[in-house]
Amino acid sequence: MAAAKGAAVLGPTIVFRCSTRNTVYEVLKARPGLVETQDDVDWDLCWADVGWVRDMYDQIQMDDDQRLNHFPNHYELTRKDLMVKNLKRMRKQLERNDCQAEAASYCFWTGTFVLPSEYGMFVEEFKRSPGAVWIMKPIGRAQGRGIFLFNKLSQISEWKKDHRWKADQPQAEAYIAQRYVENPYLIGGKKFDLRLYVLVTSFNPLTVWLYNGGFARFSGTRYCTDRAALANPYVHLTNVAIQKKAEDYDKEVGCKWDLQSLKMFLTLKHGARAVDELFYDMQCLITRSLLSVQKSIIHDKHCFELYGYDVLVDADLKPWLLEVNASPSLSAENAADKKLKTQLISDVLDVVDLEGRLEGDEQRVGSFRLIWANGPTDTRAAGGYSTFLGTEKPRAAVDATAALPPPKTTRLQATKTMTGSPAVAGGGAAMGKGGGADGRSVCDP
Ligand SMILES: Nc1ncnc2c1ncn2[C@@H]1O[C@H](COP(=O)(O)OP(=O)(O)OP(=O)(O)O)[C@@H](O)[C@H]1O
Repeated sequence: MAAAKGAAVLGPTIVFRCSTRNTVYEVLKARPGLVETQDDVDWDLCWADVGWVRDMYDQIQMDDDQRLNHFPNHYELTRKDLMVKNLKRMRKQLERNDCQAEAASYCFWTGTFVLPSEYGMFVEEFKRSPGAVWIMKPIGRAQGRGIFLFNKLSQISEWKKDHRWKADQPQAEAYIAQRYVENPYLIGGKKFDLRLYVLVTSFNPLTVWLYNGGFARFSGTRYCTDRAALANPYVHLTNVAIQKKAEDYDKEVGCKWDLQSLKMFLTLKHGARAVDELFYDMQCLITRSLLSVQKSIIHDKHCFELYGYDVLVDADLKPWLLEVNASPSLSAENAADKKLKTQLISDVLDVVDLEGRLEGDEQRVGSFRLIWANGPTDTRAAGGYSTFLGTEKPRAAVDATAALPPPKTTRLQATKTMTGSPAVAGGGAAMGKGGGADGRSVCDP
């Protein structure tokens, strides 16, 4: 490894490599003390796409203080079929260990089958609830591509022919068939799902930071359960990539609503306790999903990962995990989106702390809160719910580092290992409940 470059800037220099040209790149470029490199191995921070990590991870040997933005087999959580496989395995393991109550809390995803391999089991389940709606999703694609809804087996026979798959043909493109949540929570008659951000700085010990902000993504067309509308993606799929193709889509208005506004809206309608419980359940769903892959993910102290969680809330205020993204979109759709993502990335960099500013026992950095450090960080007694998710308005996109003490280390000077695992609170304890929270302002979706 060559020494850190940076004669052009004063003070410690951090060399970054970035394979995207979106908001991440802009934040890295604007951050004081950082200089760009195109080099594949000689960097302090590499913000890479998952393809780069797949191709390069085995070829690079990282120094102690180098940081990479993906774990090598992140797909254990971020591929739709593997996520469900790991969740099911965790539930079974808890049942075997006689932890029935905890096992029962692993019920935040709907019935899911991997096709073609589980086609037989899927058909059995399908026949048990005649008329129910299912959603078919290719496991290797994103942005709503290749997704369709169906409620009759005949509706998938044509598609089966097109995809030329049979249960014994493993090379066919894999899909999941998943029970569709038919009663989503509606606002203004429209369906939405939530995008939440979670930063994992270590899988061993599991260290999880939850971002306070996020947003709801709305469909542009009123929701209806009419079977004739099953083929209408503008009704059923809330991906921005789908919704922005609609004729009446307004780019400046977008189809998003910030999490704080949503929380406030729900609180006015259902009261603080019900909404706090919903948001707390979302926080628990996040930690449980991470615990389910903790043993499968290759822990590498150089790696961290910013996950984008997609959660759907139903009419009974129950959250359902749809999927976890390893590369949540960090491109900005409009000014509000830009503000959120700029601040988010800046806060990620503050937690990852290449500058060596943190003491190591922080519970909160920017809008990130440490929610799990080998156990829940909030061990207050049961009796209420507690999550800071969606409690504060996003801060202005300012230089978040201004509030932090000056850097203590540089790449060359660094002595501490950067596992990012600050003080551990109650290893392996059950998730506690306590406290309350609400949002602050309301605007139209
Ligand atoms: N089980 C479900 N019940 C109801 N709606 C669902 C379900 N699964 C997915 N959806 C809807 O379909 C959309 C796309 O699903 P999903 O996020 O799983 O696919 P994707 O193409 O990988 O999207 P992304 O680009 O966000 O990764 C969701 O945003 C949601 O609106």
